[in-house]
Amino acid sequence: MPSGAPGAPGAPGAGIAVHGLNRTFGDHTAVSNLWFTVPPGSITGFLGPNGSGKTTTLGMMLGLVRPSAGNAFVDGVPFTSLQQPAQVVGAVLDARSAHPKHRALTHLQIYCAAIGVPDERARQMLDLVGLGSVARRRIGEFSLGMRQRLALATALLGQPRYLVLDEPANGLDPEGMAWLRDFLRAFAANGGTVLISSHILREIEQMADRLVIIANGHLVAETSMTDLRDAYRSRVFAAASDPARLATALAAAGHTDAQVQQDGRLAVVGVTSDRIAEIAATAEVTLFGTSVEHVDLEQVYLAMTAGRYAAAPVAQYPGHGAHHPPGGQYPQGPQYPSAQQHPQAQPYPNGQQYQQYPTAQQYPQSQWGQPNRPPTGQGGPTA
Ligand SMILES: Nc1ncnc2c1ncn2[C@@H]1O[C@H](COP(=O)(O)OP(=O)(O)OP(=O)(O)O)[C@@H](O)[C@H]1O
Repeated sequence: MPSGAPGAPGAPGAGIAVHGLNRTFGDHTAVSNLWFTVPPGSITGFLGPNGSGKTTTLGMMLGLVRPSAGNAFVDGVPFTSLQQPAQVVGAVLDARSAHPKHRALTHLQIYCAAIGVPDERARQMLDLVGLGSVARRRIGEFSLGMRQRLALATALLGQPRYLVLDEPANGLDPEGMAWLRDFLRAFAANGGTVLISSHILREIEQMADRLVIIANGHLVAETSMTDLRDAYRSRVFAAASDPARLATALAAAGHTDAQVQQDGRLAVVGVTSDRIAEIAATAEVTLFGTSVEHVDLEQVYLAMTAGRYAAAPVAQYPGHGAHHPPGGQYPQGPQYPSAQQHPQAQPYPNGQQYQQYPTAQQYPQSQWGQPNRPPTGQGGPTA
């Protein structure tokens, strides 16, 4: 039972904890029995396809959307119970919400007054996000990337310990992305806690330590980036004069995950081509060449969130719904379908199971490019 689940002992501690959140809109379930945590000091990526329920979840977390059931806690209490919420949580939910006629500095000064922090904080935060030189420009003239920076500056005014960011990478150019990554890393290194949503893994894989992945409002996976990368590591194929001898030499060097393929090449996991070349030279095995089969984590993520997975109950996957042990200990193993459980796992010629790395063509596109929001003017997230 997750800590804090009904009947479980103990209240949620530091960090963000989502306990069984549900939200329905009419007969549509946007978020269904969602449980996850954002440990203090972490950067947790909140991933899911368009319409999977990310914004609704963040809205419930921040007291902007009323849950149909369940709770969300920040530092052990509901957001709405925080005495000075802006000093605890900074949120960026819609970068386009700032008034286009306002100047950037004025916009921030209005927020300073609203949350009770000194006026000069506005200028400081503009400088911090790199908008100091356009402080007096009207927001309507800003690019989406500049608005994202402005929204972040707004979120930072209260010097919060938590940042909750909904798609902040949207509109950022590569330089802006690199800046955001460095900024969030420094924020987390100083003890801050970040929850950052995106529908594109590539956007956040370089900055997140952990991932919470949802689809159709259900939890699909909660995992560390390290576990995800370890489970889907690239393989190096080595063509050698004596593959068995090379495999023995690799094993002696601690690299035991090497298998001779039907075509005679050795498939090795967890070692670089250069290292294989070194070991081959020492073992006096001639290496004719190597090639690397890269695993695209974005494709793995797409496979996880494609329709057939989205409909599956969370309990089908090991650890889901039972992955919040008390005392802040997080499980080490991957919590998404493992090689054996992955529905696409195929036997390799040597009889062993290995992930069949997904290709773009294999994924149903049903959740992509088909907006399932209500038509414009008929509602949408209340956040
Ligand atoms: N106020 C609302 N009224 C009716 N349906 C809503 C409302 N808000 C959200 N929904 C629906 O709930 C589902 C989840 O929407 P949500 O905006 O939370 O998803 P999302 O993962 O943030 O999507 P995106 O990446 O496109 O922002 C969608 O099907 C959406 O149409």
